[in-house]
Amino acid sequence: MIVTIDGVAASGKSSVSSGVARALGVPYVSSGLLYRAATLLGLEAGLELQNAPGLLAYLQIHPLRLEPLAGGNRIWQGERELTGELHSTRVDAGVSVVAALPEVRAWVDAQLRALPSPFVAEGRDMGTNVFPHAGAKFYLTASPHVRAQRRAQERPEDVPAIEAALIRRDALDRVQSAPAPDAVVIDTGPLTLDGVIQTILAQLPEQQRSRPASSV
Ligand SMILES: Nc1ncnc2c1ncn2[C@@H]1O[C@H](COP(=O)(O)OP(=O)(O)OP(=O)(O)O)[C@@H](O)[C@H]1O
Ligand SMILES: Nc1ccn([C@@H]2O[C@H](COP(=O)(O)O)[C@@H](O)[C@H]2O)c(=O)n1
Repeated sequence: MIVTIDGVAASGKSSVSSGVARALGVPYVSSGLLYRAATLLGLEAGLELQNAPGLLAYLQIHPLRLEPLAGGNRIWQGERELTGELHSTRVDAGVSVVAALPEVRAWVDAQLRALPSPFVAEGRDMGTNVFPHAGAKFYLTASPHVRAQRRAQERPEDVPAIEAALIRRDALDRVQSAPAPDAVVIDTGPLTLDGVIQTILAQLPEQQRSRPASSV
């Protein structure tokens, strides 16, 4: 079974997906990491981020490998691990431009659809576009201020600067970020991280919840 967890920026998608995946004993798949890695490589190669043919040609010569685990996803270009470089302010600022390119979206979607299930998939369009037949779909929200306060624990910028950047990214991502009609929408604002994870687990079909946890 595939479980999709979509939502706005910094709504808790990866933390929640990791917790749900651990409880189910399956990996989770971070689609955003592929967009982030394409952005980082485009910036490093000095490419215009709107240059889809240039970016795709570069990615074909230097392919990326996503390693989906329950505890956290890792992404590699050959022997080089990119994971730790993907959550910078520079990548945050450019990634929505890259993610708006239909050719890049098709490249990401093909990689995701090639992965063996079961898994938890998180992103923006997992439930609407990439895995429309997923067995359970969730969509996380929270106010920009709450999200900025949480993110400020992880970044050097202050809350107003983070909040402004989140609002900008939400606006740029709006097209691909609508919840699926059959998704359960969860406002994570009043909930703890574990509260969100338990809310999702409680809504999964019984046979899915009782899977034994493995070492993924
Ligand atoms: N319900 C919650 N209560 C408190 N903190 C939370 C909650 N959910 C997530 N967080 C914290 O908020 C921060 C952002 O969460 P996370 O990185 O999982 O979001 P995301 O949606 O994957 O972000 P992005 O869209 O930028 O990749 C993390 O520090 C995480 O621990
Ligand atoms: N399914 C997705 C996932 C991500 N994006 C774009 O990537 C950016 C980074 O994603 P995070 O999940 O790490 O925030 C995001 O801002 C989108 O531009 C996407 O379009 N579709």
